Amino acid sequence: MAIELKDVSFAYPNGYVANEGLNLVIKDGELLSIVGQNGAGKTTAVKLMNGLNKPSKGDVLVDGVNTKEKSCAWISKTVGYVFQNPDDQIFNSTALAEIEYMPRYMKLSEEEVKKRSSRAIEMTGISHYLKMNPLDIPYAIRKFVAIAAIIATQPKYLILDEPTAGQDKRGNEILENIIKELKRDGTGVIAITHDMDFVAKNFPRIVAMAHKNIIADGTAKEIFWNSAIVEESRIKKPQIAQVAERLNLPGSILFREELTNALR
Ligand SMILES: Nc1ncnc2c1ncn2[C@@H]1O[C@H](COP(=O)(O)OP(=O)(O)OP(=O)(O)O)[C@@H](O)[C@H]1O
Repeated sequence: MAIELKDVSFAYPNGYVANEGLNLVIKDGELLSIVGQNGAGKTTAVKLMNGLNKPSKGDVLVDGVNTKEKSCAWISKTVGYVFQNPDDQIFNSTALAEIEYMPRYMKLSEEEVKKRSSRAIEMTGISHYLKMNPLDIPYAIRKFVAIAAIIATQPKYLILDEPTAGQDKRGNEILENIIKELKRDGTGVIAITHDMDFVAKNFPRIVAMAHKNIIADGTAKEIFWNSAIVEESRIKKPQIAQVAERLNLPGSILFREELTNALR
């Protein structure tokens, strides 16, 4: 089972073409990160995966079902999308109501609603904020409310659009644990992020985008140690890789232990 993009192009209503001829297969249970400069078309591409955007050309298949034939609400049960800006997503008056909303909308039993919500709350570490109006919750934590609301729907694939934006070290640690736990459950995670250290550490597969298209698809070492890809997609190498490059060390180093070993 997989999300498949087959020669997909997308134009916004004003005619602007944001994706051109995308081809990509994401198998279930995969951890994949999408990187690339602002405006490369990353958000447009992930919105094609859950039916928020429908292709202008080509087809998107979710576990074999063409997204053109289904509503976004239907596809979202399989492919959950967490908005880049939580304020585009959150609409309930308390964090708890926001998290319980979708499981209830899915007509799950009250016991199941509570079970799923509790787990999502625990994973995202937001138990102290449940009674608050989301608008009064600090932005970084509000992003976790938005993530919890989608985790509670237990999608097979979860898309996180810039989850690291606005997060500190602690926030990133929580995100890493969420990704690990979802991986254990067999949930696929697709994340757009500009934090390349986070990408190298957490995602075995990276897709680099530039000028509306996918320009590379590979492991962290393959992407970050290929200067042509780094330049074209205008990404920064992870910090350790930058140090290794300055020191002219061999071995496509990305992590601290690799750097320490090489220096020894
Ligand atoms: N609703 C819209 N109407 C017209 N053009 C749009 C619309 N939304 C986005 N675009 C344009 O499409 C292009 C791709 O946008 P997209 O948000 O997919 O890029 P991105 O790679 O996710 O960038 P970022 O990292 O800044 O989020 C941009 O040039 C953007 O201005």
